[in-house]
Formats: sequence, structure tokens, C-alpha cells
Amino acid sequence: MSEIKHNTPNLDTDAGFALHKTVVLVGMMGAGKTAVGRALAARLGVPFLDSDAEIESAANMTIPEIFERDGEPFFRAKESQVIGRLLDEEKGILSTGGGAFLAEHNRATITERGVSVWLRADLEVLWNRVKHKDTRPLLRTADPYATLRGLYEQRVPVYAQADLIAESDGVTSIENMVNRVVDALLTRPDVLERK
Ligand SMILES: Nc1ncnc2c1ncn2[C@@H]1O[C@H](COP(=O)(O)OP(=O)(O)O)[C@@H](O)[C@H]1O
Ligand SMILES: O=C(O)C1=C[C@@H](OP(=O)(O)O)[C@@H](O)[C@H](O)C1
Ligand SMILES: [Mg+2]
Repeated sequence: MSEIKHNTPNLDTDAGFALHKTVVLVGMMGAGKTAVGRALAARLGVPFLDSDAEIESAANMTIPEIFERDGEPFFRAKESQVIGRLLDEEKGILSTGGGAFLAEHNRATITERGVSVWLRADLEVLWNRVKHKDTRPLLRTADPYATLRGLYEQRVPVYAQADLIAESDGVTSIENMVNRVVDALLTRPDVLERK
């Protein structure tokens, strides 16, 4: 396991929670899966895993390099493998890449072995978060806004199949989003309880 699992410093932990299932964060690029997932794991005092980071460290390449050298189908196969493996490990927070929940077999694995939470955000919010970053190969197009909008329209109905939704409308900080995810998780005592 890479060092990312314990990479949760300088964030507040509340020891008063018991987590019973791995929480799998899904949603569009820019929804905050990685940033919120890391802070949520720190809050609950559980391991943090990010499927993209795991793929990058196993391949010793960045996501854009993997897409460029091996293609998207290769990346998707690795993504499925990594998600299956991470769901077998200690319970924690698993942040996926934005495309992971689109594959039916990944949805089945996630639903069977964890609980999925859709971090929902408006297209404009997502765009403002991703537009200055060059780390997402799918947005390396002539019109990345139109590409993001197309993906958004295609993917939203699938994300809506997640077990829980955390709404990020009007939320301007990672910590507030963590609060919303915790609130959503506490509606499911089979997933999260206060000790
Ligand atoms: N609720 C939020 N408030 C403020 N900034 C956010 C919020 N959620 C995410 N961000 C920022 O948006 C960017 C994209 O977040 P990231 O966690 O990489 O998203 P994802 O993993 O879903 O693609 C990061 O710079 C992150 O800090
Ligand atoms: O939406 C997607 O298909 C992707 C999202 C990315 O992760 P984030 O959602 O964390 O940006 C990363 O997995 C890859 O670039 C593909
Ligand atoms: Mg991410």
C-alpha cells in the first residue's frame, strides 16, 4: 500500500465515530472527491485511499501519461482492479476518479462492498475548479467547457444511482462539505454511528 493511505496530517480528527463500511466518493471531476475524501478520512480517523493516486503510484506515471501511453481502456481496467482491491482492505474513505462509477461492474462492486456518496455540484462550480488545471486528460480538447458539459449531462443520471448524495451547492469550503457528507452518512447507522 502506498503512503497516501496515511497521508492525512494537519486535519482535525473526531474520535467519536464508528465507521462500519468503506465510503466511496463518486461524482464529476472537480466535485471534491479527493480533497473532501482526505479531510473526511482525517475527521473520522480512518484510512484515506484515492484510486487515481493508487494507479499513479503503481505505474510510476501520472494519469495524463497513462492515458497518452496506454490509452483510456487500459486506465479503466486498472481503475476497476484498484477499486476492487481497495474495497477488500481496511474500512476507510475511497475517493474514485470521475469515470469510475460509470462502469456497471464498478457500481456493482462498490454497492456490494461499500456505500457510495455522490458529491453533487453544478456545472459552473465544477468548471471553475478544473479549468486552470491540466491534470485531467479528458479535458484536453479544443473546447474543454463543452467537453465537461457533455460528460456532466451523460453522467449525472448515473451518479444519481449512488446510495447517498451530498449537495455542494453553496458550500465554499472543504470542511463544510465534510460536515455535509458526515450528516448524510449518519442517516445510515449501518454505515456510520456516533460512539
Ligand atoms: N467544497 C469545496 N470548497 C472549495 N474548494 C473545493 C471544494 N471541493 C473541492 N474544492 C477544490 O476544487 C479542486 C478540485 O477538487 P478535487 O478534490 O481534486 O476534485 P475531484 O477529485 O472530485 O476531481 C481542488 O482544488 C479542491 O481543493
Ligand atoms: O472523469 C473522469 O473520467 C476522470 C477523472 C479523473 O479523476 P477526478 O474525478 O478525481 O478528477 C481521473 O480519474 C481521470 O482523469 C478520468
Ligand atoms: Mg480526484
